[in-house]
Amino acid sequence: MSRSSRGGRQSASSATRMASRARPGFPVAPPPPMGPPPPPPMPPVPVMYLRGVPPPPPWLPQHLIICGLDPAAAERTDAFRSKSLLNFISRTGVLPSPEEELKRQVVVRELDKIVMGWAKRVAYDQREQYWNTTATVLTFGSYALGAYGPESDIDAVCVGPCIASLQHHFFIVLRQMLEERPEVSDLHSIENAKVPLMRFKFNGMLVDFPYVQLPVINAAEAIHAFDPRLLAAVNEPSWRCLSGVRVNRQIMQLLPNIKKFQILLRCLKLWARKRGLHCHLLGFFAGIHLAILAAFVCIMHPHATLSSLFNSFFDIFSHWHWPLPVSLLDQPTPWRPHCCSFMPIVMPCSPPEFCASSITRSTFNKIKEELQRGFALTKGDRNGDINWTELFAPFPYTVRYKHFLRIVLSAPVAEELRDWVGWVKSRFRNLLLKLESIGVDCDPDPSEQADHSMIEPNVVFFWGLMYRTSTNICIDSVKEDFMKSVTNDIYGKEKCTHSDITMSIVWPTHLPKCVYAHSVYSQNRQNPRQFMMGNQLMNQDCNAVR
Ligand SMILES: Nc1ncnc2c1ncn2[C@@H]1O[C@H](COP(=O)(O)OP(=O)(O)OP(=O)(O)O)[C@@H](O)[C@H]1O
Ligand SMILES: [Mg+2]
Repeated sequence: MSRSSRGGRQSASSATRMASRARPGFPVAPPPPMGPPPPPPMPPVPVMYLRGVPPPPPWLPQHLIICGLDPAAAERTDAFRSKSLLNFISRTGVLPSPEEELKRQVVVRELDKIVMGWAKRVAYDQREQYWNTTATVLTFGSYALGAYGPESDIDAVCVGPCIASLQHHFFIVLRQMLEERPEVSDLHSIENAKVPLMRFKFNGMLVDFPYVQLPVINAAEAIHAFDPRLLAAVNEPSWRCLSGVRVNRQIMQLLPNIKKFQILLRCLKLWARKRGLHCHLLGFFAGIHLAILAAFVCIMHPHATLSSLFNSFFDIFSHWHWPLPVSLLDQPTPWRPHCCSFMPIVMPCSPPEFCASSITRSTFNKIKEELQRGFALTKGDRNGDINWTELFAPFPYTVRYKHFLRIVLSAPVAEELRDWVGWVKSRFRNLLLKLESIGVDCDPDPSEQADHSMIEPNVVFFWGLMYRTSTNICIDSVKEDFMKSVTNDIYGKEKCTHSDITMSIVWPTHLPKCVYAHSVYSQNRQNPRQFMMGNQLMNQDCNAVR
């Protein structure tokens, strides 16, 4: 029996138990020791409970009950909205076709065969018992949650035996074996990351491939048993990788209905991408944040329809008493204010850990604004449908901001540029904090552009700026400060010798037309005058960044 069908038949009492177990408000963490005292922790249940309205029966869409519809009409309206949301997102291409699903399954299967062959070879070379030596591949991330989109990578961990080392056998022997395969392209190793990994394309699909070395010979058999004593014996990077797998499994186990969760998460990812909120390194959501928030809503409302779940997501989190942590389990979590103080989200694993977060004050403000906008747009009126096109409209950067920080990263060849961009992006949070410290709030657009007028390969970022005080900032000193954090270790210094970074303040007229036309167009629907102005801008800036 599938988990979803089990969830569908869950009894009312067990659903209530599950909702109450998942209900926030448990003393998950003590308040942060520094900074202004947080608001007193209140049960962060949907706002209408806070206003004193008694909770409606769990099977009814709450926002429609507030509108005063009778239960039958509320259910009809809700079903209609869910259908129209499904129609909408299937037109956007985020739901994979059976062929796409199969393509990903083939990648994972082939990788599994490759690593098994690799383990045998390592054993043979070392004169170990090769018949007993195994390796395998475990998936995690959005692929394993069944909520990946067309742009998602495949997160797969290579689990190998004690005789296969990371440095030699994984990064040299296995790398060579992968390079020999015609399906593999763009392979590069990221050895000095917190979680060392290989990244490559397999049949054109991006794969992130970290390594976990188990202290046994028969790694495949051992990992499928997931013995906690075995997990305790692995090193720190391996532990991190495996916690991704365990968190995914735990999320799936807590869900009352996996299918609904997967569609909700796909909707949320699409919304976050369109509104410029899906980029962990730029201070916004990572996939894991959205997965846990989506799971929280699904657990709280086990019987809700898709449209109701979507509305509840915005309702709950636009009214949430941040920085009260969001947790799927009622377990105490050690508080670490420096890494996740704005929107703490706890991963359901043992011991519990916070998701890593780069959210800063200004990106937090943008996220809150977008949650409120989402809530306003998904409430709908009594009978009508919800305007999904408006909800998922691309964020209108050129209309919203008068000034932008233009950041150009360049390198002599494409391969070096890829490394350089990855490195600088991992430091971007420092730039956000620096700008905030001199009175400038930022809204970094996660999309990456290219300046075709430059000879060197390059990537260009545009960050919307909001000056809290003076518009007179010295961009050279900002850059100087930021460069210190980019070159503060040996790898940064090395990368910096050939690669470059330039920063300047530009106006909307300097933004590339092709990219920003749609944001102005989407604004037209609400404000025709602004659309006219936007069009003028777009006609002028055609060649600015070409
Ligand atoms: N900020 C983070 N904190 C904790 N774990 C993270 C974080 N970012 C990524 N991870 C781990 O890495 C896994 C894969 O991350 P990834 O960025 O590929 O997100 P994803 O959920 O797979 O979304 P996408 O569809 O964009 O690939 C996550 O499931 C999680 O286990
Ligand atoms: Mg992923």
